[in-house]
Amino acid sequence: MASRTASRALARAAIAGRSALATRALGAAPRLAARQMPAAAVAGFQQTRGIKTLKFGNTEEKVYERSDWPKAKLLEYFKNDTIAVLGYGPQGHGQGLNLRDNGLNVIVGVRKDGRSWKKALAEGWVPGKNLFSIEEAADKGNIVFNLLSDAAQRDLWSTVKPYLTPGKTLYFSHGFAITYKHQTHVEAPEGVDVVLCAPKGSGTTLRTLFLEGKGLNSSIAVFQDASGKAHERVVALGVAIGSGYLYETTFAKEVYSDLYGERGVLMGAINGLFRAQYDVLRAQGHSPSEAFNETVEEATQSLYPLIGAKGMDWMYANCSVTAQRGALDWHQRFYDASLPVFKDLYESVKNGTESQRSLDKNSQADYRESLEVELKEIRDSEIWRAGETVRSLRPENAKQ
Ligand SMILES: NC(=O)C1=CN([C@@H]2O[C@H](COP(=O)(O)OP(=O)(O)OC[C@H]3O[C@@H](n4cnc5c(N)ncnc54)[C@H](OP(=O)(O)O)[C@@H]3O)[C@@H](O)[C@H]2O)C=CC1
Ligand SMILES: CC(=O)[C@](C)(O)C(=O)O
Ligand SMILES: [Mg+2]
Ligand SMILES: [Mg+2]
Repeated sequence: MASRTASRALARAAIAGRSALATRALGAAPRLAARQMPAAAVAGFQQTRGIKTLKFGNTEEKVYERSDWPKAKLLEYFKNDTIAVLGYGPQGHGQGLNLRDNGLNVIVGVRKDGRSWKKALAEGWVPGKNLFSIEEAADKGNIVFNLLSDAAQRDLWSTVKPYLTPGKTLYFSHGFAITYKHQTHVEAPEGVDVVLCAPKGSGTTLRTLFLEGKGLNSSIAVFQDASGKAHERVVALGVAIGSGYLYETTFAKEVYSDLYGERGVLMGAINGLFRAQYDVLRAQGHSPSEAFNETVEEATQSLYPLIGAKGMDWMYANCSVTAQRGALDWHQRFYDASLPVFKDLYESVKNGTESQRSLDKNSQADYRESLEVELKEIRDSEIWRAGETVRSLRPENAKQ
């Protein structure tokens, strides 16, 4: 069934005569994802025009797929729309360029002569044509993507809000501004659709996967449906920015899980775990290269890709039985030690402590410089200096 869906999409693509790039971008992922899907899940789905109900463990969830939105249909659907992308950080860049390559009418709005303005210029956006100030873009766009930093979404709300007139769509890639409205003062404007499409990964990956003809999966939600069409619109927008599949969520669920995940295993926890393991090895007299190899290099280059491919048990199964025995025994102690920290973290996200800190810190004039000071500290620490040398010794990186 999945392959029938994919070939239908390809047939439509051929009829529509879309460009090679867009054909790859919009056609390849369903095939790829279907191939990677476990047999039981594929057998279990029902198809109603681009919607699948899949079992995730024992829980059924709906996902939307892009095969229902080939390029010709997207172009027709958005033919009278101007999408204004406010902000040109990783998401503004990834979503803006993907929309542009999909042939939609898209403009960018950023503060003049800032870092983003220069980046947008360098990436082919033209002042007065499709590159404007934030106010001008918000005025011209009837679909307004608020992809400013979360702190700037609060600080510039009074600037953007007057342009969000009834009939427009306000789009976010994070549930932050709306969920923490007691901190951001961002209220859904009357008569405006308020939707969310949050790519589950970096905007840089959204762009590179699009260029490779793949796609990054995203979460979608509707907060306010003024038009009665908000859900359909956000699915179409999710496809247009280069998503593969779209998962349903709510603004609150998206922001709680996202802030939690990035502070946890995705970024914060992994940094802490790597550092603790490395420091003990060094204290026990192991060399920096040995400590780095046994902590980071083997993880990122050998074992974690196996988790990505087929799950934790698959990674275990491809290691020695000595390793399996020990890891199975020790995993519980790590679980027990970290569970209370994860509980604290979730609470800190939910009660607004994390969002408030981010708003306070990232609204200061020198926020980027301060972040860079802390990133430099990481870069200059022994573990990551050792890493730089280890990386240079990957055979593919060796200088001839
Ligand atoms: N990074 C990611 O991959 C992901 C991000 N998101 C969400 O997407 C949204 C955008 O995030 P991301 O792309 O990372 O961007 P950033 O958080 O890095 O924000 C970048 C944009 O905000 C602008 N900005 C910041 N402060 C101001 C200000 N005071 N006045 C005017 N413009 C300002 C910057 O402009 P300038 O260069 O001029 O300072 C830049 O264009 C956020 O809601 C984020 O949580 C969602 C999924 C993943
Ligand atoms: C890339 C992403 O999804 C993050 C980590 O949540 C973010 O950049 O905010
Ligand atoms: Mg995220
Ligand atoms: Mg995030």
